Amino acid sequence: MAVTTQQLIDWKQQGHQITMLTAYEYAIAKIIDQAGIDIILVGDSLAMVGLGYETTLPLTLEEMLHHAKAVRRAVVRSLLVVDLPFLTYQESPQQAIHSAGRVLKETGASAVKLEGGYDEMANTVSALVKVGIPVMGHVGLTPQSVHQLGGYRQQGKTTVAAERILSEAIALQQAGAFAIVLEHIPKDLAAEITQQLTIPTIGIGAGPYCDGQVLVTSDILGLTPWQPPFAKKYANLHDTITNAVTQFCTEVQQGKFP
Ligand SMILES: Nc1nc(=O)c2c([nH]1)NC[C@@H]1CN(c3ccc(C(=O)N[C@@H](CCC(=O)O)C(=O)O)cc3)CN21
Ligand SMILES: CC(C)C(=O)C(=O)O
Ligand SMILES: [Mg+2]
Repeated sequence: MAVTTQQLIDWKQQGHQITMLTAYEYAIAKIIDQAGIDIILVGDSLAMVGLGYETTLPLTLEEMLHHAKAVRRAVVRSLLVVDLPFLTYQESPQQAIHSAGRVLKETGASAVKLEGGYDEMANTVSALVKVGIPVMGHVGLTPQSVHQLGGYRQQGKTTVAAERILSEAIALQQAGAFAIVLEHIPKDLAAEITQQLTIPTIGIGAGPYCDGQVLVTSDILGLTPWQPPFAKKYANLHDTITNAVTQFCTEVQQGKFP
């Protein structure tokens, strides 16, 4: 049966851990969906991981729609969530409705994710929820603000910063978000937020006391030479692919294949 946003809230109450991974195209999305992951995120990390940009900022809505459509064709069971790219939702609630509406209409995804929980963003989330668009929040390290944050550093280290992240998470829940990603914050802060909220928290670099965990798929597969400090490598596709390609070259050059 397909995963729903209501199912996630039930799982939090039952203490059943939620799993989420990213996908940007058909083949990987098919494998992840069939392996039984609960949520597939077409993350704007696509910009860095799939398109070779330095940050997530250059990604356009058109590029995101193109990739999300490919992922949608693969997904049967997982809940499909799509990141709204930088500056496709921050201008106004109207801009957010227009962009998120296009995502749901044109890709068939079930929900969008956006970054930030300050007052204006909570207001935007509530505008989206009012028109029937499910929203996942994202607080802590918000990569679309990398230039303001001064790098991909852990957030919420001081009491003031921690209080602010907690209040953003509460504001997002009150605005009607169905779940919240907590990125790169201390584990005790993530535990506190998880305990205070009735909606599920999904952590990335936020310790074990969340209602679920998310990582970037190419990081767990070891596809890229670099991973963030909190990622875990469950495979080494970089070496697997290098070996396969090298063998192919050698066999062709030596007349052994075909
Ligand atoms: N492949 C990939 N995986 C990710 O998890 C990911 C992306 N890309 N791109 C978008 C953001 C960026 N993320 C990152 C990137 C780097 C660090 C990192 O290296 N942090 C170090 C150094 C921070 C610094 O001082 O600049 C740390 O110790 O916190 C953390 C999260 C997480 N997201
Ligand atoms: C890492 C997750 C949470 C994300 O936002 C992304 O992949 O863009
Ligand atoms: Mg993202």
